[in-house]
Amino acid sequence: MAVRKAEARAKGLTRRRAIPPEDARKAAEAACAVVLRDAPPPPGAIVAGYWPMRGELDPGPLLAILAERGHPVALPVTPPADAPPCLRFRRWDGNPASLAPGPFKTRHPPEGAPDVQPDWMLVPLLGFDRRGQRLGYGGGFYDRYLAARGPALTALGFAFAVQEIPLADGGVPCEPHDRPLTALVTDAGIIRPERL
Ligand SMILES: Nc1nc2c(c(=O)[nH]1)N(C=O)[C@@H](CNc1ccc(C(=O)N[C@@H](CCC(=O)O)C(=O)O)cc1)CN2
Ligand SMILES: Nc1ncnc2c1ncn2[C@@H]1O[C@H](COP(=O)(O)OP(=O)(O)OP(=O)(O)O)[C@@H](O)[C@H]1O
Repeated sequence: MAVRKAEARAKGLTRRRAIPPEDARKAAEAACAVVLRDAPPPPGAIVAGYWPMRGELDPGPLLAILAERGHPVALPVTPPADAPPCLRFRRWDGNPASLAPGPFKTRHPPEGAPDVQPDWMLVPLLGFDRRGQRLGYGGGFYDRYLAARGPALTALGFAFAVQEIPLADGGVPCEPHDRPLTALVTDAGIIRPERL
């Protein structure tokens, strides 16, 4: 299983890195439009995104629009290696310059920004399938967070369409702790999981 996951991660990363910057920018705009049309957060919901790294689909344009609509916006705070592996979320003012460096080259809102519990979030990933399963970098941070919050949290995978792992190829290699996402949004549209 560890080998299958590592192979699928490497493939996801390679595919993502092959996307030219201009195409990546267009994909982010397309995915943003899909969310606003097909799966916008309910009015007033606290929304969370992520600060993109390693070629991830950029949720920035979407977060800016949601902030304009009055949604409080949050970003994840990755725990240091010597702390429990629990992801937390802090309110973000939308200013990239306000972010502080975190573990694994992440960036997060600074200490002192309020801790919030998002109702709705965009989840980064390396690979996904039509069952709503996702593959992350292997920290298990989102798995734990989604398990702790249960179905009250709307968790939308946010990724390039080329990151899909077809079910015909076996889909995402998954284990009992992997939690399916509510839905997946890509530059090609929304995918509502088929529960197989
Ligand atoms: N943009 C973004 N923010 C995020 C996540 C994410 O996937 N994307 N996370 C999602 O959980 C959390 C951070 N978790 C991460 C875990 C590992 C690596 C990473 O780059 N790992 C390297 C190994 C680094 C090492 O061992 O020193 C790797 O995969 O090669 C990055 C983020 C919270 N913030
Ligand atoms: N709910 C959970 N409770 C305890 N441990 C968990 C839970 N979910 C995942 N883990 C542990 O986290 C580790 C990484 O899991 P996995 O390979 O599925 O990560 P991932 O989904 O790729 O990463 P991430 O969620 O950070 O993006 C595994 O060792 C797994 O046992």
